[in-house]
Amino acid sequence: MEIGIYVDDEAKERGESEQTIYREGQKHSYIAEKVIGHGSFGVVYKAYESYTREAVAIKKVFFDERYKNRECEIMKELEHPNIIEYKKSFVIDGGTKEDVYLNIVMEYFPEDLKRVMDYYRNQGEKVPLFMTKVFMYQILRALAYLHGKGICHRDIKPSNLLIDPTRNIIKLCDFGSAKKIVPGEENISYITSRHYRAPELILGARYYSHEIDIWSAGVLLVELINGEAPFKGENGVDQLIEIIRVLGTPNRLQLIKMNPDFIEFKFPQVLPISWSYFFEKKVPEDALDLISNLLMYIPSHRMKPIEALMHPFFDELRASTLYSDPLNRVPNLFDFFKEEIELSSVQIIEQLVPTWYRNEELERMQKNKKAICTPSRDYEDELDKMVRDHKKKSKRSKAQTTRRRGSQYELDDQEVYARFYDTKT
Ligand SMILES: Nc1ncnc2c1ncn2[C@@H]1O[C@H](COP(=O)(O)OP(=O)(O)OP(=O)(O)O)[C@@H](O)[C@H]1O
Repeated sequence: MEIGIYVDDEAKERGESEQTIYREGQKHSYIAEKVIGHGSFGVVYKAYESYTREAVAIKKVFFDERYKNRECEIMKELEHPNIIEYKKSFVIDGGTKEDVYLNIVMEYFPEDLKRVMDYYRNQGEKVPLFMTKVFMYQILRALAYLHGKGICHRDIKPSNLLIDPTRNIIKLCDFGSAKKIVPGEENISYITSRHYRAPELILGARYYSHEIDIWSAGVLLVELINGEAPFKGENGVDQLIEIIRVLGTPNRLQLIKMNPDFIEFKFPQVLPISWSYFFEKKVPEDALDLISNLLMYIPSHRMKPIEALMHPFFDELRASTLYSDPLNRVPNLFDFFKEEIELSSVQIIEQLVPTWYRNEELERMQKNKKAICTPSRDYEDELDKMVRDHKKKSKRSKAQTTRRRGSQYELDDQEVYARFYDTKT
């Protein structure tokens, strides 16, 4: 089934219309292979581009021309190894007001965390602790980046975390609930899937912030370790009761911090239980510590994503030996963008990016520099490619690449420092 024909920028420049492209053999259309998701807002297809044969995912949602589609606008802004890549979008107008759809084209990822957890559950097993670390680390990285941009995802849950199992890469998708949070501006509180919903949302808070995503991440961590979400209420109030069963009854201060407008309500008086009693099996101390720092009633007390990344729970992922064996299938966890670490001190960055990785990066940069010191025609193309790649990277790090007269390029010696240290202390 053909989903739609789009006119790409080059075709537009050539003055081609959708019709001419269509007549030219549907060069630029997307062919749907199957439906891969039925969400509350639309349908998601696995499709491929008829010309390049590239596999993509296309999310089709109703479109109202009077408004910008927030999901699409947010996705356009994002570029991160742990966030699904936006490719383009196009509108298909069926002729009537009710028949106008926006198609958001994204990179396709074959698995999601829900299916991975179901797989282990069906085998009567839990996701291995090492994999839990690899996944959680990347989820927290995505959150650090998003929150650094002021964006709150508001629907963190296993089915919105897509996985490439060949490299254990995890990417956040579904920005249909995401929003730029502006302090002092109201937000709706009926948001986030129930089992992952932060207590302040259940209490009806409207001036919440990014910490609601941290709560969901904490729930995910428990679910990965235990095989089941920790709080599984059957409705909003029941959800809060489930939380209270573990964290105890919130005191007055905690209630005010979650929602200052909260109207008095009688809660059952329950004492908190320690997370170590919550799990059936013995769980490492560092995991318990991280969980209790993420799942806190007072939103501002929850660990920030960047702090969570530094937690000893993830120390194992910083060992160089892990990366020398490809069978470990660990993706690069240290290629931080400026937005992720902008507000972090040098000490934090030094802890997040291990010395061995920094040294390797330095070495690599030095090698590149040496290679381009004596330019010859032979590797002109190579140089161009290198500079193009480098520019792409520095678009993220905003480090400087200088082009000299002739064919000589010089990479700024300080680039690697700029990438890691050009931050506020
Ligand atoms: N880029 C993608 N690659 C592969 N699968 C995807 C992709 N994007 C979405 N999906 C699948 O489609 C499902 C629904 O997508 P999405 O969550 O964006 O839609 P939704 O309408 O907001 O759904 P929901 O109401 O469940 O939140 C996802 O859970 C995922 O399984």
